[in-house]
Amino acid sequence: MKIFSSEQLYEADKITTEKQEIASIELMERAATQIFSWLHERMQGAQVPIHIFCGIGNNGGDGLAVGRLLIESGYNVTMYVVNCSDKRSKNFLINYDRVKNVTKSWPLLMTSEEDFPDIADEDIIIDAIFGIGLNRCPGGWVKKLIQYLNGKKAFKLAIDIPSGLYANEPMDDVEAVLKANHTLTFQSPKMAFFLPETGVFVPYFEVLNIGLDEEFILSQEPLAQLIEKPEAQRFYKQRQKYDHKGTYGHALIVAGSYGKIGAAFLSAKSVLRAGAGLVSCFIPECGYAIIQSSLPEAMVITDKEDDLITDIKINFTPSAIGIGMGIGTNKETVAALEKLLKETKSPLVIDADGLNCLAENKSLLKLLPKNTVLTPHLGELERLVGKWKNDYDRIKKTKSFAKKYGAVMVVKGANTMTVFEDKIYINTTGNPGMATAGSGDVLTGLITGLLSQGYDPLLASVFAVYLHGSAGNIASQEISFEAVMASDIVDRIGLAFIELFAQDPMPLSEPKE
Ligand SMILES: NC(=O)C1=CN([C@@H]2O[C@H](COP(=O)(O)OP(=O)(O)OC[C@H]3O[C@@H](n4cnc5c(N)ncnc54)[C@H](OP(=O)(O)O)[C@@H]3O)[C@@H](O)[C@H]2O)[C@@H](O)CC1
Ligand SMILES: [K+]
Repeated sequence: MKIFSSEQLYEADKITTEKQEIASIELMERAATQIFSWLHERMQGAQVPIHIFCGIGNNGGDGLAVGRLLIESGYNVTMYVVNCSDKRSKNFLINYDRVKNVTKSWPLLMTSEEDFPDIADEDIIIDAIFGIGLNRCPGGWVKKLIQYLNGKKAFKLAIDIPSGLYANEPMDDVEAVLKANHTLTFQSPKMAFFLPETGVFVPYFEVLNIGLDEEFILSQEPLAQLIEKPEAQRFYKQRQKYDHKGTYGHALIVAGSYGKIGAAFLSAKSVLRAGAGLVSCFIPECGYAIIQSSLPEAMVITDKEDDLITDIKINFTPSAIGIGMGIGTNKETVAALEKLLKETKSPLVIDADGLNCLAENKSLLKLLPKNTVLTPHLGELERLVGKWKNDYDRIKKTKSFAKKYGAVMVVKGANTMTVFEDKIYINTTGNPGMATAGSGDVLTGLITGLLSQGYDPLLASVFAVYLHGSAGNIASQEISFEAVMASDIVDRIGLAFIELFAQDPMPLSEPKE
């Protein structure tokens, strides 16, 4: 699914009305009907009081239209006009007028704090104050209204976007955003839904298709591409009958130091679970017996030093290399990394301490072979690209870093984001249970394992992130978020491949569209 900017959505809106020869009020009716159906399906006529707060733009127009449709079906609705300006939009006015066809109770006009209504915990609040047309920070009594609603336990449903958030810009004031329990958004999810600073206001959302012009939508370069199951399915490369283990490559994992040999174990196991033909681990001498006994499928080559990596000597050309997990940032290890960067022709993934070595020795960055995959978490990213002002600034800095060094940047987090050139891919699998020691080592192994099988670096990264999250989801469903360990994720990579093409007999959650 594609993520569009608010500007693109306004354009799509305009083109749709022209091409389908409909008035924009009809598009609003489509949108409102979808919201109504969503509610009706769940409420089945229940007389729970529904409070709809409508701004004076088209988001407010949506709110009024939803209110009218609910009243027509006998629901217990009170509508409020949040009268923050007298410049009401045309479609707001049309829908305001239509309300009188279904009820004698006119929407209540709110102009100050004195108009705030009582709302019980069991009630429902619908937020139609501001949509993607927010153009400044909500202030005065409107901000107080948002805070007042946030203080209520009633279920809050936001139309299109929680009021106070911009679709694709940083928010102004964290105190002036509606904390929606659920958001029903039109046509395309908004960028703000996926970034940590603003995404906290959108814990759950669904996309409602309102039939915007397909041709226009397809022609647009999105702000970002969401990676869900259909996209991930297309990445998968089918194996052929006469393939042999050489077909899937001989990958190398360079990892570990004294006390951190587990990092090598986890990533090497993940390489094999991802489907590589062979894996060799290059580790300090102290890890030899550990890896040989814990992962007999792996081959082991050791450094001359007992407790750290100082010189990576191998006698084969790896099909892919994953380096950095638990290696530390010792001077000799940095020198070993530098030599590898200068000499290798293999596709490369750099993680963890490997990234810290780069951050502490920025001159190494220019040695990065083109299309090297870097997998920083936010702390490592900051050491590489510098401090950022907000999530959008972080994306900008990550993009320019990726471009400057020709790197694929896999920025790990709740919605892991892969950045390459001007493109952004946002992952949708994964859960908080995966915030656990070694989870990143598993991801690096997965990317290395896919690279080893000939997936190109961008595809290997985006696909591995999806599978990693999916394996984490399977693990947490079985044993809880809390109990998930990195080994549980590795051991479910196989199930993640199977899940990719499994037909869900019963969807676990409601479909997004
Ligand atoms: N595009 C589509 O595909 C479709 C879009 N649809 C719907 O339209 C929504 C967008 O509607 P929109 O453009 O009318 O903007 P909206 O969010 O209602 O707000 C603008 C109003 O708020 C005001 N205002 C802004 N900031 C303010 C502030 N801080 N404090 C106070 N006032 C402030 C601003 O006032 P002004 O700047 O003029 O003073 C203006 O009056 C979209 O989210 C979706 O719900 C659907 O119907 C179907 C198809
Ligand atoms: K809203």
